[in-house]
Amino acid sequence: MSVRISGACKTFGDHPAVDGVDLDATQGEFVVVLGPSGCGKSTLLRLIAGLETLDSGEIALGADTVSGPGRHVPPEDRSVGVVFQSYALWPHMSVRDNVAFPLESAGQRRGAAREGATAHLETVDLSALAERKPSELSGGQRQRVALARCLAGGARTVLMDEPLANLDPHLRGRMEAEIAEFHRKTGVTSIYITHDQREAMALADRIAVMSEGRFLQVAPPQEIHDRPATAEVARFIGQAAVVPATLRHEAGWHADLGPLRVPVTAPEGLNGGAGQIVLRATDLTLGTGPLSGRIDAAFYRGGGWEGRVSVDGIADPLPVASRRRMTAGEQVALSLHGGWALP
Ligand SMILES: Nc1ncnc2c1ncn2[C@@H]1O[C@H](COP(=O)(O)OP(=O)(O)OP(=O)(O)O)[C@@H](O)[C@H]1O
Repeated sequence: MSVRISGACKTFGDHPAVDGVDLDATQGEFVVVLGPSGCGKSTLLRLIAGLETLDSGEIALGADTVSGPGRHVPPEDRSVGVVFQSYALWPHMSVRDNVAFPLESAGQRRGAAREGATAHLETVDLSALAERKPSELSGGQRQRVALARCLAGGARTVLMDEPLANLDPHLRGRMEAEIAEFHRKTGVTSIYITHDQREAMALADRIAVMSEGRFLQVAPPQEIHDRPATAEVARFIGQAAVVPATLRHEAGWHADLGPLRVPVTAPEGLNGGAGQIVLRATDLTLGTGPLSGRIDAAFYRGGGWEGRVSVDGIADPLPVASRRRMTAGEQVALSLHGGWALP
């Protein structure tokens, strides 16, 4: 089911937790809402689920307006499944009965509900563990039970609130693949919340970058990374320096950076003149070039080194990556061969 949000606002006391959010998620789309702690992600999800009421704006699921002026469809009538960090499974019931529960609640006979549950457990590849209790499962397996229960509840939209936050990094990677597979198999529209940009990049059709109750940019992962709409988005995604520059168009866009001139990509309709450019490690080559800098900090990241280098005349330290060892304090030569001019 499509999810359409227009002008959604929710204030607690005098604090606007969600402050004018618009989103159009199409049927079957996977949208990740990415933002720092406290930016309003969970509140937005609770508004979609119907667990909070809107102050103003509108939310429609498919053709139905479920929240809006004078209208609030209760959560149980929204065909929305919610998966939280804690999976909220019934501890005394078997895995199969946990999944059968929403079917029985909807009036199915026990036998039919258990059959339905078996089919949904197959979808999440848990048939073999159907008779276990939730306490006998790993975090990732419990996660899958929660997803199967969403399907059993007839969810056509699945909302996930940091579902992988409690898992160790290794399991998290595997669960990402499983969630992607679940999404592909079921075709449900998914709205997924996280503060982990790597997770967002891996899963999303589109990422909505959220800050202080607002969406800063809604776009596919690569566009968010390569063509950030604001300095805040650029700094939030990956390692980036945002530096002032004078932008000129002479057979393509260039940025004058004081010590040098760099060809950059730019958004449609850029005016030129004083502006800002975003530089990432992929825009720099270390070891050769006209610039000289000093490595401020360097870390081994498995397979290579990442660090930051200060260059005279450039305000922000620049992110660098190299397969060779980098050491803090080291003097290095470098060249800049690209960048992104902020709109
Ligand atoms: N029921 C409530 N009463 C008062 N303030 C609330 C309530 N729920 C959330 N808030 C406030 O609204 C803001 C947004 O909270 P929300 O839980 O939506 O953020 P979040 O982005 O999901 O954060 P996190 O990633 O830490 O879970 C926070 O400042 C929070 O303190």
